[in-house]
Parts: sequence; C-alpha cells; structure tokens
Amino acid sequence: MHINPVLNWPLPLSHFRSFLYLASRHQQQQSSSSSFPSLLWVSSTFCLFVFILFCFVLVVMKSATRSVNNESVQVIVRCRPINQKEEAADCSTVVNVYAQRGVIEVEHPKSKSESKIFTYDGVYDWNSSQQSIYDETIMPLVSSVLEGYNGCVFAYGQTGTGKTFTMEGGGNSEESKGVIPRVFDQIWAHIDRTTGTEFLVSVRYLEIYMEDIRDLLKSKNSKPLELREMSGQGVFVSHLHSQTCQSAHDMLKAMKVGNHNRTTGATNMNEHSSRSHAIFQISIEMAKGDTKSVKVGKLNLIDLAGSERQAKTGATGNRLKEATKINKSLSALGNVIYALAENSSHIPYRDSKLTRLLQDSLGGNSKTIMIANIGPASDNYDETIITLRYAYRAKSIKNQPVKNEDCKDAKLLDLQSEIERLRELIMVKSNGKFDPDATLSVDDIDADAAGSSSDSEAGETEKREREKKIAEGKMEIDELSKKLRTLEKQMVHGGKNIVDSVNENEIQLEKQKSEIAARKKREVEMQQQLELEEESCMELKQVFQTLQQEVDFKREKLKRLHGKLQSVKQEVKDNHENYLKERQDLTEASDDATMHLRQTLLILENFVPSEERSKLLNLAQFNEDTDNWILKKEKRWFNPAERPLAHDYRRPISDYTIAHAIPSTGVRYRAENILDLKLDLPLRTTQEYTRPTVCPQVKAAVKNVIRQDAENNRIVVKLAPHGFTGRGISKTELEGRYNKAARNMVEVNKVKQLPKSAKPVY
Ligand SMILES: Nc1ncnc2c1ncn2[C@@H]1O[C@H](COP(=O)(O)OP(=O)(O)OP(=O)(O)O)[C@@H](O)[C@H]1O
Repeated sequence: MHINPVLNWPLPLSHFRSFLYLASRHQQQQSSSSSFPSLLWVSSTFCLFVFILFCFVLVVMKSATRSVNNESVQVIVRCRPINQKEEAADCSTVVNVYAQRGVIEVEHPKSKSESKIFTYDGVYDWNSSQQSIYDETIMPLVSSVLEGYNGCVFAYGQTGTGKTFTMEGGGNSEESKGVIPRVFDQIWAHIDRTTGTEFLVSVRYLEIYMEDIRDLLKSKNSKPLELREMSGQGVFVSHLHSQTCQSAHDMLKAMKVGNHNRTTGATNMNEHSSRSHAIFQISIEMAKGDTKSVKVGKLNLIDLAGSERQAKTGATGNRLKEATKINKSLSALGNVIYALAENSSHIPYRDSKLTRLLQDSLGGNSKTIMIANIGPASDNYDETIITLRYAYRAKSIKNQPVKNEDCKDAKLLDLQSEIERLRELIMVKSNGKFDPDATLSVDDIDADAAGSSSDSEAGETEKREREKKIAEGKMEIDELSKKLRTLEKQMVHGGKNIVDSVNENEIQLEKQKSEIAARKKREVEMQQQLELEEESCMELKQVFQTLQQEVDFKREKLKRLHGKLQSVKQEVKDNHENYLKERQDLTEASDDATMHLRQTLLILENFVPSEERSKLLNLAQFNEDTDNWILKKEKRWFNPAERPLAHDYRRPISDYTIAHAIPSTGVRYRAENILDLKLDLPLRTTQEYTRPTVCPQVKAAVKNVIRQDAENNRIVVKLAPHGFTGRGISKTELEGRYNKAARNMVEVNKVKQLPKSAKPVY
C-alpha cells in the first residue's frame, strides 16, 4: 500500500480525509442555503460507502496473502551405489547425477543417445553422505516443525534402492545414521537450548501391512487398528499408543522397538526387504513461559515398502500376496500424486490406507519432502524411470502449511493443569507446606498433635487413632507426590542442559550449515532458471540478417521441437510398455490366486460336507474395506450373566469385572464363547456299520478286471521276507487277512509264484 507523503496516511484514507475537508468547506460556503441538510446526508452516506469499501479491500488483501502461502512438495533424488549382485550380472551404470544443476540423466541401456533428463530440487549420487542429505534438506524442515508446522519426509522407490538406509541408517556408526535418528538429535539440541519453554514430546510408530494398520510400539500380535477422520484433526489412527519421551535416547529406543516389530523378509532383490509401509510420528508441544498458548509441531517420517516385479523378486506364496498389496497401495499413491499434479477435481485419497494417512502431507497442511531412491544399474532402467516420473510429478503438488498456534486440545495444557491441581491438593493436605519431595515425619505430626491437644488428657486409643489418621494422610500425600513427579517427568523444561549444549562453536556451525544449505539450494534454483531462460531467450536474441539465417534458425527450432515430440512419444510408449508389464504381473498374480481358489474349492466340495459348507457360508461375510472374508460379528451380551460359557470356565462375577464388561470397551473374557458353533453328532456309530452288499454281476466284473490286470503284470504285490504288524493288529490276524486277500485273488499269477515264507508289508 502506498503512503501519501503529504498527509502521511495510506492512500485510500488520504482520499477519505480530503473528501471530508472538501465537504466541510462546501458546508461552510453553503451554510446559509436551504440545501445544507441534503448535502450533509449525501456526504455522510458517501463517507460510509468509502469506509465499507476500504474495509472490504483490506479483508480481501489479507485473505489473498494467506492463500499465497502455497508451498510445493520438495523432491530430492538419491542414487545408491551399484551392488555386488549387479556387478556380477555385468550391469552397467546408466544414471548420471549432476548435483549442481539438480539434474538426473538416465541413459537407455541399449543406446546412450536416447537419454532422459529430469530436474529436481536436489540430487545426490552414490558418494553422498547421510550428513549432507540431512543438513541440506531435512534440517530446515525440522526447524519449521519446531516452530509449530506439520512436516513429512517420505522415502519412495523400487525395492532395494536404499529407502530404509536413508531413513533409519545403515549401521551403528555415527556417519551411517539415517534421517530419523538425526531428527531426534536436532529436536533435543533445540530443547536443551531453549530456555523458558516447556515441551511435551511424544512418538507413535505404525506400519501398514497388507492393508492392516499395526501398532509397532506394541507387541507383534497386537490387533489391527482403525482409521478415523475428525474435523480439525484430519485422518488419524485410533487407539495408537503414544509414548512420551524425555531424551533423544528415549526416541531411539522407541524406534528400535518398532523396527524389531516391523515386518521384513528376504527377496531376490533385498535380503532385508521391508514388507510394510512404516510411519514414525513425532509430536512436539511447546508452551512459552506461563502462557496458556501452545504451539504443536508434528512430523511424519515414512519409510515406504518398495515397488517390485514378481519376475525379479521371485516372490511366491505370502511374499507374493504382500507384493500385490504393496504394489496396489503404491499405485494408489501414484494416482493421488498424478491427480494432484493435474489439479483434478477428485483426488482418490480413499483408495488405500496409505493415501488416507498421507492426505495432509500431499496437498494439505504440511511441509513435505519426498526422497526418491533409485539404483544406477541398467537392469533396473524401467523401474528407475517410473520412480523418476512419479517424483517429477510430485514436484508440482502444492501444500498449504499453517502454523499450529494456540492449540486448545494440546495434551500439554491438560498436563499443566493436572500438575497445578496436584500441587494445590498436596499443599492443602500438608497444611500449606508444599514440598512434594519431603515426607512428613511422625515426630512432626506427634508434635503437631501434642500441641493441639496439650490441654486435654487424651487416652491411649485416641492417640493411636490420631496416629493412624496421620499415617493415612502421609500415605495420601506420598501417593499424590509420586503421581505429581510422574507427570512432571513427562514434561521437559527447555534449556536444562544449556551449559552442555550452548557451545558457541556448535551454534555457529549449525548456523553456517543452514546458510550453506540455503545457498546451495538457491544456486541450484538459479542454475535451473538460467537454463530455462537461455532456452526461451535464444529466439529473441537471434538477429536475422539474411533469409537463409532465418530458415536455418527455424530448422534448428523444428529439430528441437521434433526431439521433444520424440521424447514425449517415447514416454507414451514407455508408459504403455509399463502398463503391459504391470498387467502381466497382475495377470500372473491373478492366475496364482485363481489356482489357489480352485484348490480350496476342490477341497471344500470333495471333503467338506454340504451342510458344514452352508454353515460356514452363513457365518462368513465379505468385507469390502479389507478385501477379505471375515467371520460375522458375534453376538455381544450386554448382561454378562447371559454370556455362554466355554468348557467349565468360571463366569466373571466381581462388580469390577461386570462394570468393565461394557461391550463398547471391547473387553472379552476367556470364558466367553466367541462363536457359538454346535457340533453335529454323527447319525450312526461304527458298530452299526454293515458291509454293503455288492451285486454279483459287479463282483464278477471287478474280479475279471483284476485278473486281466494281473495277467498283464499291472498289479504288483510287494512282499517282504519278514512280517511286520500294524498298530493294534496281531501277527496272526495280519497273516489271516493276507491269506484271505490272497484267496480272493487266487487267480493272480504273481501270487502263485511267491515263496511260501513271504509276508506282506503294510
Ligand atoms: N546410499 C547407500 N550407500 C551404501 N549402501 C546402500 C545405500 N543405499 C542402500 N544401500 C544398501 O542397499 C541395500 C538395500 O537397501 P535398503 O534395505 O535400505 O533398501 P529399501 O529400498 O529399503 O528396500 P525395500 O523396499 O525392499 O525395503 C542395503 O544393504 C543397504 O545397506
């Protein structure tokens, strides 16, 4: 807004003021005339109108500045070194990394001239260190989270390209530490330095395995969790365990516990392949001084499972099922990226649990970094190109990060008020002498009691009762103090380790690092801008002196455009080939599933009686969400006394148990029958068995066939020199059975030729 130097008012206001001045002059001149009242009315109406217009402009400008706060998803690409397997298979390196320009070039394995070029916010080759990636890209994001923004870092790429290596690290050394442990260090270095602020840091860790959400901070067999959506909170996982941390070490411990519980497995492409998407969530609540205003920074650190082709990973059985689910959710992620990049009206977030959880990180309230991991080998050319294309598209996704200030639902506020309440309670109980660490001594109490009853002659019983009451009070205070200490422990006072951490050199170093990172980023951006401008300015710069020159220039331009057209055509062709490959993979997976289904149906139809089948069918129902058959929800008994009992277990009878057996809590007891399946007793017993009578013609026909087969040497009767009896059958009985069978097949030539000592083997 311009400032009028004369009146020193912003322009619209200065107009407003001049108008008032003119109106008053006019009023003075016309004071005697009869039109004065009407002029005053007109001028005041006009003033009001201008004022309203001015307010409106202000509001529009403010909302415009807010909507301008769009921020693109930052995309960086990291290429891992070629591995032994690839070297042994004589694969060549087809990836060239130009870090200064932020460019990745991928050569076609069969023709080097057919290379593809992609530009990103940052690119890192096989020599890049974990430290440089962190300092240059992640550190600024974590600083924003510590100011109250939401942040997200996710690693995406083909299996075995180094996502876990980048996010978690590749060993125990300091240099090999990945993004996640470095984030812990940065957060706690900040807390240690920030005086006068209280922090509440908590972590959660979950995995999405075969479209089931599992809590990684609980045991491996914990129940799958549900996704919920609430206005203001967005999409979140309900009942996910949240662990409060007091140090970087606590966070590291939580990460290790989670990693231990995470599902991994070996494939041809990676010995320790992650079979699930893992999301490590950090929440940092910050309250400055005594203010009740709390800022909350949330950070999602995501290690996605890698996309894979069955032909390369050699996945079968469970591994194949996992791969199908992984590919399905990654393809849903790809669709979301594509729709956001194309500004589509519908973004298919609901297609998978992963995309629902990433809803805020992609196109929402978050600062997001995508790390696209690729391999350099010619063998993975197709997969590398697919990853690079997705990453390129993700660059154009716009987010709207907003600082989470003055959060009313912050846990820190509850914690602070609970601590306050406990302190007051302890104060009241200890007669105004507040000291949660002090324990009241009996002598103090005795002295107190003696003082208050020195005049009266209290008996022994009264004294004992008083002592008992005092001891009870002491216990209560101890209990409250313990509770208070536990709560206080959860909250961290910033600046506690200021002496250790505020090392001038360290702070200086950190400042320099972020300056270098910002400069490097600017350089890359400028370089990219320069290249773009150079290209577009070429035509303008050209001075056409002769017609021939113009023709040459136009020909050159045509050639360039032709090249671009060819590369677009190639992209379409590649996409089509990829589509065909993906379809083939899906067909193979579907064939596998069909075969499995046929086998199961065959068993069902031939070995499971029809009434049992229909019983199962009545019990089962198909769940569209989980894409699976589940058993129908069993009946829940509101009155615990009505619940059926399994075997002779005891029914819960205590008030406490009954009070907790509310169906909504989901509490179950061992004695509850989850499925009330009644076993059908067989209609007949074995004693009632009678041999079926065989029609004599059939008997004769069978005998005939056996005889003919035996004559043609098709029946082989295995005999051993020494007899062996089966379980529960005596030797004589066995021989008797053998002789009977032999008599039945008396005509069999082979039997006739057997030595007399020969005995059968069963
Ligand atoms: N930048 C790198 N430098 C050295 N080794 C690396 C690098 N990136 C990956 N590796 C090695 O490559 C192998 C595979 O890496 P990693 O397990 O991280 O892949 P991934 O992408 O997480 O695979 P998946 O999707 O199957 O889980 C590991 O042995 C890892 O140590």
